[in-house]
Amino acid sequence: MKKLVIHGGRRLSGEVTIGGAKNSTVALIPAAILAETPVKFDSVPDILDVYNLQAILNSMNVTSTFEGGELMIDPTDIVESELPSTAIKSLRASYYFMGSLLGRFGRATVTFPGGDNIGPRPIDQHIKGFEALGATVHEENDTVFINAENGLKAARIFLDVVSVGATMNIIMAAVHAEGTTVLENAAREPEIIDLATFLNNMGAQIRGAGTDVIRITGVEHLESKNTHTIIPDRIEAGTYLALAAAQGDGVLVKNVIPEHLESFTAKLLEMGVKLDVREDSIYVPKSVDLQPIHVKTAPFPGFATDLQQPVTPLLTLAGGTSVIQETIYPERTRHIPELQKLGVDISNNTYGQIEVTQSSDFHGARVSAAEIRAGASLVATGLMADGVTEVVNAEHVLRGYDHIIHKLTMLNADIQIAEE
Ligand SMILES: CC(=O)N[C@H]1[C@@H](OP(=O)(O)OP(=O)(O)OC[C@H]2O[C@@H](n3ccc(=O)[nH]c3=O)[C@H](O)[C@@H]2O)O[C@H](CO)[C@@H](O)[C@@H]1O
Ligand SMILES: C=C(OP(=O)(O)O)C(=O)O
Repeated sequence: MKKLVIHGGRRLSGEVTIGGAKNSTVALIPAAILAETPVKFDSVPDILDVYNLQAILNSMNVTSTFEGGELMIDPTDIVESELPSTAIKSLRASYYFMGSLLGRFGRATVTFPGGDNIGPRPIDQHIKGFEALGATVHEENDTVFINAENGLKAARIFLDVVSVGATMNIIMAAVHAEGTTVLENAAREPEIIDLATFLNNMGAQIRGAGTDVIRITGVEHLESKNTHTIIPDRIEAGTYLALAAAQGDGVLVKNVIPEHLESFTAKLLEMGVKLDVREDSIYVPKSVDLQPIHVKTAPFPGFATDLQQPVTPLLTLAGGTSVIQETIYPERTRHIPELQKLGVDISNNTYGQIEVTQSSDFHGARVSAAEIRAGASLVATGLMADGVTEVVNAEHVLRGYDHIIHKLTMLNADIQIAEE
C-alpha cells in the first residue's frame, strides 16, 4: 500500500499540463479489441487503471506496450478466455469489456466490476441495452454472462437513467450489429464523443455522439489507420484549477478544452476567482474575497460529480457556507470525516447535501483516501494545511491522476510517495 506525504503550507505557482482523460482512456482500451488491426493511442495518462486494463488485455492474448504516453494495442490474435478477476475488480471501467467482447464475439463473460466506493452503482441500463440488441443476460456468482446466439440486431433503446457507462457500452456492442441502433436519452459527456471519434475513424458509423440521440449503423470491419489522440482530462483540469485558486499565486493550467469545463469555471467565476480563459489553457491568479456558492451535480454539461470533492478545499476559503447537492451519487461523502480530521468545517446532515463553511488553520493529519476524488480533496487540503499530512490508500488517487507527484512538485508543492 502507498501513501502520499505532504508538507503543507507552500504557495503554488508555475505551469501544469493536463494529461489525457481517464474516462476516455478506460473506454478506448476495451474498444480497441473491436479492431482487426493494431491500434495506437497517444496522450495516454500514466495511471493505474491503464496498467490494470493492459493486464486484462494480456489475458486475452492481446499484446500492448505503453511508453511515453503512447499505447499500442494489437488485438489481431485475440482469444476468448477467462478475464483476471483481480484486475477486473480494480476498476469500474472493466465493465466496458461486456460491450466490446459482445461486439467482437457475440458473447461475453465478465465478473462484476469494482471501482470507487461512491454508493450504489447499478448496471441495469447496460443490461437493458444488451438485451434490446438480442443478447440474453444472466448473473451468477458475481459474474455476468451475456450471449447473442443469433447475432446482434439493431434496436431502439431509451435509457431510463442518463448513464455514461451504458451509453459507451451500447455503442461498443452495436458497432457490428445488423441495422441502425437508435439510443435515446444518451449521456452527452465529451468522453463519449472521443470514443465515437476513435471508432468512426476506423470505419464505424456513429452519429450524434455528444447529443442525447445517438445512431449507430453496424459495419463489418473496423481498421485503424492513424493514431488516436485522447482528449484532455477535464476532471484533472478542474482539480488543478480549484487547487490553484485555493493555494496558488498564479498558475497556468495547460492542455484544457475550456468548453468541457464551462459549468465548473462558471462556478469559480461566481466565487470571484479571476480566471483568464484562453484557447487551450486557463490562467488562475491569486484569489481574494471569495464568495460562497451553491453547486448541484448533474450529467454533462452540468457540474460533474467527479469535481464536487476536488472543489471542496476551495470552498473553505469563501466567506460563508457553500452548499453542494450531489444528485448523481448522494452517498459520495466519504471525504467528509477525513477532511474534518484536517480541520475543515464540513457536514452532510441532509441526504445528498454537503455544507462547507469558511474555515482555516488546517493542520496535518493521517487521513485515508476512500476513493479517487475523495483522495484529491485530501491532497489539496493537505497542501493548504500546516504540518504533515499523510494520505493513505493512495492507490485510489494514482488510479486516475497522471504523474501527480511530478506535477505538484513542479508547482512548488512538497509531496512525496512512500510505502505504507
Ligand atoms: C469510468 C467512468 O467514466 N466513470 C464515470 C462514469 O461512471 P459510470 O458510467 O459508472 O456512471 P453512470 O453515468 O453510469 O451513472 C450515472 C447515474 O446513473 C445511475 N445508473 C447508471 C447505470 C445504470 O445501469 N443504472 C443506473 O441507475 C448511477 O447509479 C448514477 O446515479 O460517470 C460517472 C458520472 O458522471 C462518473 O462519476 C465516473 O467518473
Ligand atoms: C468515480 C470515478 O471513477 P470510476 O468510475 O472509474 O470509479 C471518478 O473518476 O471519479
